[in-house]
Amino acid sequence: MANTAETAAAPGTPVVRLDGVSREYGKASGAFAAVSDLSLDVPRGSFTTLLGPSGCGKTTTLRMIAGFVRPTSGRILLEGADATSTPPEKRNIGMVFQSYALFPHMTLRDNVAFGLRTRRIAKPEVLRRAGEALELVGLSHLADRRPAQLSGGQQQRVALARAVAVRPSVLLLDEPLSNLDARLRVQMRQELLRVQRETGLTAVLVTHDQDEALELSDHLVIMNGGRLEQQGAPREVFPAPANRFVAEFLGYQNFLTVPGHGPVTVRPEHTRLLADGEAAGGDGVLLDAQVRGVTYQGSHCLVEVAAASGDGEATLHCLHPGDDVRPGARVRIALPHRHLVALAGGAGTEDR
Ligand SMILES: Nc1ncnc2c1ncn2[C@@H]1O[C@H](COP(=O)(O)OP(=O)(O)OP(=O)(O)O)[C@@H](O)[C@H]1O
Repeated sequence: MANTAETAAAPGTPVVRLDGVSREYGKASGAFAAVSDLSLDVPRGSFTTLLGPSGCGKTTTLRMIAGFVRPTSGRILLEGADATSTPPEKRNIGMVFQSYALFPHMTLRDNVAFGLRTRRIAKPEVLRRAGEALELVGLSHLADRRPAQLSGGQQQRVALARAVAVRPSVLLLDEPLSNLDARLRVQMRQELLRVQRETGLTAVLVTHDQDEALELSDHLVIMNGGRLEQQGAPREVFPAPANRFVAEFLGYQNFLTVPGHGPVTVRPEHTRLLADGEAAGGDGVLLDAQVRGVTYQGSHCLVEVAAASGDGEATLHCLHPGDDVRPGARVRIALPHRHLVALAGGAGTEDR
């Protein structure tokens, strides 16, 4: 199935641009911002993910792109044109929701064809495109069934086929995998990625699952409290979280202050636990520590220590290749300079 969105926008124009977008709820005196001054570009052909904890404004952002929610301020550009006031049905957008939102009385074919019929496309073309979309998700053989006769994963594939069939400028995915059980969710990630790659569609996914976001996205947007915290390719963002909030959200656990570096984080695999008298070797920071706990994990142990850092005692988690340390032992922890990730602000969200 070839792409897709019939557009006249110049190459390089982001498919979606949010320009200082805010959405407030409530009366002026007690107004609350679900999204605050958010600016971002969704590159053409990208898989962009809005990642953040519950309530951070991801869904509100997606609904503003779709046109279901109007921004209180700022502009939304679609294909380079101001679409802030354009109604949803005029935006050429495909949506997949957490609840599959299929019509129970219609066959799969009719479900997929529905969006095409409302676009005044000729009947043979509607049937051709619906068939093509069902084939893309591997469900052609079930085209005459009704949604109740399908598993959750299959229903979500139909919802995906329906969204793709209209050849949208942008495919919006609102936690599409969160109703599926853990194993299926992981399988469906690859399915989603394959469909996006094969169609060449631009996709925007909302999720609170960092593994899903890292696996799927080529552009990651991390949000917190209605604001953008950091964005970039997963390979840029993961090794260099900008602040403590992003680091914690991506699973970093070691936070400490190191003289000369300020607030930093370091991954457990980048720490080295030195036995009494063992030379550190190489450059780095050395901290005195006491072992609190040891978790055996087969090829290595995860060792929790209380370390003396620049701002008092810090709890650090260290990956240790041996099984030769016990709780209570006095050790030293070596932290190579090149693996210390400097964090802006230090305290993350509490600073706001
Ligand atoms: N229609 C509304 N009226 C009032 N407050 C709202 C409305 N819609 C969203 N909010 C609030 O705005 C904030 C952001 O909500 P949003 O649904 O965008 O977050 P989210 O990151 O998608 O969270 P979740 O992952 O739980 O869906 C929340 O505090 C929510 O309660």
